[in-house]
Amino acid sequence: MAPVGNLTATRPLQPWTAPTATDPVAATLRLPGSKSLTARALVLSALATGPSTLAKPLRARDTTLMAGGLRAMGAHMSIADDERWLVRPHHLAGPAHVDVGLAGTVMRFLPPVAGLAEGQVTFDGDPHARTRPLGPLIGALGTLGVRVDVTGDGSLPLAVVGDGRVPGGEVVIDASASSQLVSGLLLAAPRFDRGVVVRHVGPPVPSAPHLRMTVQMLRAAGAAVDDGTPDVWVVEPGPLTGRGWEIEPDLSGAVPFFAAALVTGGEVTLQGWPHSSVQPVEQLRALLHSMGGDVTLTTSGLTVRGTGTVRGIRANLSDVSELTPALTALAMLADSPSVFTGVGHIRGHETDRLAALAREFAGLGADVTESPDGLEIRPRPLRGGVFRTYQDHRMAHAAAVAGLAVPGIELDDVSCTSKTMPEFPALWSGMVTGKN
Ligand SMILES: O=C(O)C1=C[C@@H](OP(=O)(O)O)[C@@H](O)[C@H](O)C1
Ligand SMILES: C=C(OP(=O)(O)O)C(=O)O
Repeated sequence: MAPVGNLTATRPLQPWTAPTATDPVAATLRLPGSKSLTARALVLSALATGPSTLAKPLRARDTTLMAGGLRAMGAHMSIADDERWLVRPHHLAGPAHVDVGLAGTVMRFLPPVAGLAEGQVTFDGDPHARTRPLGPLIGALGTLGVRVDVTGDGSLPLAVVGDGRVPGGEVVIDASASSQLVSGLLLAAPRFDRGVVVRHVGPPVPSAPHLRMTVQMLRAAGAAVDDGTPDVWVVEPGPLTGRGWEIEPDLSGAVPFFAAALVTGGEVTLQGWPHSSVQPVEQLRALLHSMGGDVTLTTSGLTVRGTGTVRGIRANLSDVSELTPALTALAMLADSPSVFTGVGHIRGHETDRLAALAREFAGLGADVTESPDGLEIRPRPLRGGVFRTYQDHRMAHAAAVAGLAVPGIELDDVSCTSKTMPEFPALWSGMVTGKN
């Protein structure tokens, strides 16, 4: 595996003072590829009948762990070139070990793949990964004919003991804790003997756009998928074809930069944005618009302009739950209160994000309350101070956004941004100082 900088769980803490903006930002950025697109493209490529390429993939901790996990099971991965990764499918077999790090994608997408391998594949990750929801996937795999040995309490560590084939069939799952529990089953399902029928029963599945992305990418790889009935997904058995995947820039990673345009009354353009995207750009456009920004797609890219006044909003963030930290920081700097709902499940993300956001912003003087499924924010002046990131890249994004307007916000550790964007601190400082 090509070195990717300091991406291990044992990386030393890297304190960082969030830079304050003295002028409106004016930046044109080329940001790394989407984590979610890269993860899916890697899995589908490893399960295909022929080779695939990924153009402009994301090189970050989560995606190198995904490539490493697939490689451990036998797939051939050439990922030294930043612009183009090559995946050659190969017979999948254990014994193998998959380090999931803290990546939800790796811990939910690869156990179903391991069911297709011959032999034992063990899974474990960072200490906090052991607390992230996995039980419904383990149960579903059992129903579909995959042996999963679990030593913990419905979570990591676990071992999948495969015999090279998965019977598949119908399964009922409560995926309210994470859309990834469904995506993981669907991505491997074309290779199951009978495909899969996944039926969700329970509170709403969050992050619906990520499920649409899974379905679109499966279809692009040649799978027959029916998602016409709400909460039911049918994947027919059949071959997946190798292909060239064009990875779009990461929209979620771009959001803190866009937020900077709103906070400072500046303008940020994300270069290389496609005319048609599988990421939830319309939902983001509506949210940023209601918070006082203007989002346009031009020949130079996706541009966000701000006025310097941020408006508070009331919004259900279920579709874009991973944006909650950056939007919370924006809401802290708004001219009126905000109420965010629909994101109870982010208590099971890299950290309990609702608790962590409430605690850390309260430490800077904020008036914020947690609800079971969201946050209520009543803006008032913040002060500098220590902001703990809990190994969560998006906590670092939130602190960076607030730091634009509040001098002296000291992150205990910014190295957590290596999960999805190792270059975040440099890109961010470059944007604020105008050196991008
Ligand atoms: O499938 C994916 O690529 C993702 C799905 C979402 O997970 P949840 O449904 O757990 O929110 C999202 O938050 C995560 O960052 C990426
Ligand atoms: C929730 C996130 O990641 P994961 O894929 O690890 O769930 C995220 O990136 O915000």
